Amino acid sequence: MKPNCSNCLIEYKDVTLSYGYLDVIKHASFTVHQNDFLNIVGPNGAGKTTLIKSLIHQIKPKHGQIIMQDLNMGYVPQKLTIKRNIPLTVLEFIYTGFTKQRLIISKSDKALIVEWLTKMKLDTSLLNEKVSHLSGGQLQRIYLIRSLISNPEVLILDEPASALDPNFREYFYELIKDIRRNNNLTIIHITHDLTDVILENSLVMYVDQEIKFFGTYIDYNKFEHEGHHHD
Ligand SMILES: Nc1ncnc2c1ncn2[C@@H]1O[C@H](COP(=O)(O)OP(=O)(O)OP(=O)(O)O)[C@@H](O)[C@H]1O
Repeated sequence: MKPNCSNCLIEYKDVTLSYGYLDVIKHASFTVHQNDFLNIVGPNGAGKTTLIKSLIHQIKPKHGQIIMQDLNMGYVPQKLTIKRNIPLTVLEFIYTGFTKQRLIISKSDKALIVEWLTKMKLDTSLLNEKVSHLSGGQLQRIYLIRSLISNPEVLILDEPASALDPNFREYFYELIKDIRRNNNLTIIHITHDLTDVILENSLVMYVDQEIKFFGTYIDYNKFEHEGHHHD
């Protein structure tokens, strides 16, 4: 089903998300439009990751409706779940992010992967390294490449900078802002630190089981000054 709202990609209508009897997100209604940069903030355990899981169909609403266009979505999870014994190389792992895969990786696909490693300031010698041998920060960059390499329409990032050093973190946010500008990318981004990312036209959603605020960053500052504090 297509969203009802004009021009929007995603529409939540009175959505409740639960684990068993525990309602984690209650009565959430909002819309996301193309090229939005939506930052989701809120205390630990507020339901931010659960909300994202519902976007990528890992969890179904107990109540309400989630209506979306047919979207190519890139996703970087909060918990990077590479098991230590997974035998994939960096090249093979990134290749799993391509929308179409062949038995043998073509030269042009490999060249694109090499280009992205350089963009993410990773040595191209890592290409044949096992992903299980990477450091946390290297792994996070590899996940980022995998999520971006198929030119998604929506990029979903769950605390993407948590393992990145401060210099690279700044560079990374500049990079995704550029990609957003050039490719009309829509970004949904969970963070505990808005100062890194904020653009004048960024949106902020403050979640604590319910959506307590949804609006521009400027209005969010007013909301905070009116006596609301987050962690
Ligand atoms: N698979 C699960 N089964 C049962 N309860 C869960 C599950 N995943 C999360 N929860 C619970 O749901 C609530 C919301 O968790 P969630 O991970 O969505 O919060 P969050 O806002 O992303 O937190 P954080 O900022 O700490 O990452 C928490 O109380 C958590 O314990």
